Amino acid sequence: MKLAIAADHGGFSLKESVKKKLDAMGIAYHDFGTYSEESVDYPDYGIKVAEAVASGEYQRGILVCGTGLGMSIVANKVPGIRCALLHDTFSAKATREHNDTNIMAMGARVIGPGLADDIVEIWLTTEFSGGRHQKRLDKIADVEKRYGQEEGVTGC
Ligand SMILES: O=C(CO)[C@H](O)[C@H](O)[C@H](O)COP(=O)(O)O
Repeated sequence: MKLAIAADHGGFSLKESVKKKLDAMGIAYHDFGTYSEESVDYPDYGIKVAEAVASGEYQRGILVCGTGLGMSIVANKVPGIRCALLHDTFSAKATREHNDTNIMAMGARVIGPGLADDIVEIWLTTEFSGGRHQKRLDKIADVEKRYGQEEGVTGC
């Protein structure tokens, strides 16, 4: 699995901690930044990971900001991305089984590194259940198509 990871300044320290967890799990990743605690804008980093995953070059993505909210909002704007904001292990398992999420977001101002490591491990090792859930993902894809460029919706 190739994994893309990014954070803004608020998520920088937790991103560095998550990278150690990925190293321990033997998971290869590319760090799209940011690389310090200097203030940046989370959309600039969320879009890098979302586009890397949507293109198929990377299979999964992890995004971290202060709350995870901004990153998850940005990522979910990109067609083909299903991003879950995760701060508990139950949801980490459920969103893989039910939603087949390809990006997860966390807030470094919400949870600590220990819980973040547990969430990352569960999210990366839980398989999609398929079955009735696939039909629901197909309906999400239909919504994307309804509002996408293909349907002539320009948004301006
Ligand atoms: O996008 C966010 C909230 O939705 C993130 O938490 C950001 O990290 C946060 O907005 C950054 O805030 P700051 O006051 O500029 O550090």
